[in-house]
Amino acid sequence: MGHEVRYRVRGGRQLHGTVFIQGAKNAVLPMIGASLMASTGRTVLRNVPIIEDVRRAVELARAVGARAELHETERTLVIDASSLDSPVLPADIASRFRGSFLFVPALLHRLGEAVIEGVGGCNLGSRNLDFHYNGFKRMGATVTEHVADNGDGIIHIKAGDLRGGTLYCDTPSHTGTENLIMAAALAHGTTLIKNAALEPEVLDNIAILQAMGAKISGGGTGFITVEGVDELTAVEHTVMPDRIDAGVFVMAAAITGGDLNLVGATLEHLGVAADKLEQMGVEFHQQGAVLQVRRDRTLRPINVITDEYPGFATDLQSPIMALSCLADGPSYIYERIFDGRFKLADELRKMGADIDVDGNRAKVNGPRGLRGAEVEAHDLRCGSALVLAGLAAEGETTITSAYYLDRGHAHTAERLSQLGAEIVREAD
Ligand SMILES: CC(=O)N[C@H]1[C@@H](OP(=O)(O)OP(=O)(O)OC[C@H]2O[C@@H](n3ccc(=O)[nH]c3=O)[C@H](O)[C@@H]2O)O[C@H](CO)[C@@H](O)[C@@H]1O
Ligand SMILES: C=C(OP(=O)(O)O)C(=O)O
Repeated sequence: MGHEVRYRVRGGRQLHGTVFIQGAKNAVLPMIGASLMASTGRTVLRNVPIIEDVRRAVELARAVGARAELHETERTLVIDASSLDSPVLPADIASRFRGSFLFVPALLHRLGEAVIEGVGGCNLGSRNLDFHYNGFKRMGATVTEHVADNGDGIIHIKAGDLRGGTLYCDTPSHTGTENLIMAAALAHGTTLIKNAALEPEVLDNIAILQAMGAKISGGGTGFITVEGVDELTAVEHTVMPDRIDAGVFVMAAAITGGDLNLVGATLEHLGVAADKLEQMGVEFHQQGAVLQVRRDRTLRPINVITDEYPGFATDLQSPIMALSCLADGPSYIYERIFDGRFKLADELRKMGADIDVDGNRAKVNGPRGLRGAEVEAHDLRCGSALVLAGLAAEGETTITSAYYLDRGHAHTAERLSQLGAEIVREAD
């Protein structure tokens, strides 16, 4: 990682103004994987979020032989994958972000194999990949694991000729659906994927693949059909806005009692989270591509159950835990997707929160005034929740291990400062 990143936040400022919502992390990463499937031409991705996961994805694309240029000021990524020549996803890059596994279908199709030295992403408890492996196997691939000299497990997937079949996800896995669609796009014959994920980012990834020439139908229904084609061509595509980034800024307005214009945010993309925030006292007004949001009444407590889209997104669960610390009564949170998200409760307690945790259920006993403390971002959403808590706390909050926050949110300090927050990013 190289350096320690910290954010220092001094709380107590209401936020007002206009903020630009970044392009979606969870849409751009599969798109970078998709762009590697085009054997000629240059893919141009616009509205790319300038986050650490994208920087790692660019490094990984180069490691497998692609030419990738990230134009940060223009938020544009140009990828020429004609020179793809290495099937190895090296541990030092691949183990730093989850999206690395989205490179596998391109490597299988273009090079006949993928060697996975590591898969990263937030450490949220058990994060299995069996739906991906089982799907690849049903299409004719072989998956083997061996142990390297240093003790690390290395996965080797050999494609042979991938052929269509009937595939499924036991639960609608986000990246699992994307990987199976990409594997099916260039396979021989027709593939049916049952219990496919419905997330907007999955649909955006289907849109770019269709523009590239893939034949995909049923996106958003849970049953996706893919008719394999012989090749995909490079295209230009604008990445959809990041609904989790939008949700965090909604909660920044809510936790400070402010009002914000979120440029690029779509209320519908928040799914049930929008309804829960309304119940807490947040007012929304969608005006074209701008979402106006404000909170000027007492925050009410809430019940949250995380679920796949359009249910309450697990990535917004940590932020709403921070917000519910200030609510006028007890809030109940049931985390159904990941079993390791509640380390946040320990950090919020350091700031004065009163939270009872029992397995994957939490009771947040509000209202509690928060005070600044030194806290640790254990994962990306833990980081964004602690920034929110810091905005509302009395005194200074220092958030350490904040590389995690930078994995998924672009220019956090700059964007919040422009809205009136006192926040700085430090790296050494
Ligand atoms: C890069 C990316 O898009 N990351 C998102 C993606 O992660 P990711 O795609 O890894 O999340 P999944 O939807 O696959 O995982 C959901 C649940 O299914 C389980 N599972 C998943 C696959 C599998 O093969 N076997 C299995 O058991 C996981 O352990 C987890 O409990 O969706 C998550 C859930 O919305 C988000 O929090 C992440 O931000
Ligand atoms: C879990 C997350 O991301 P990833 O899947 O990339 O680790 C997240 O965005 O909160």
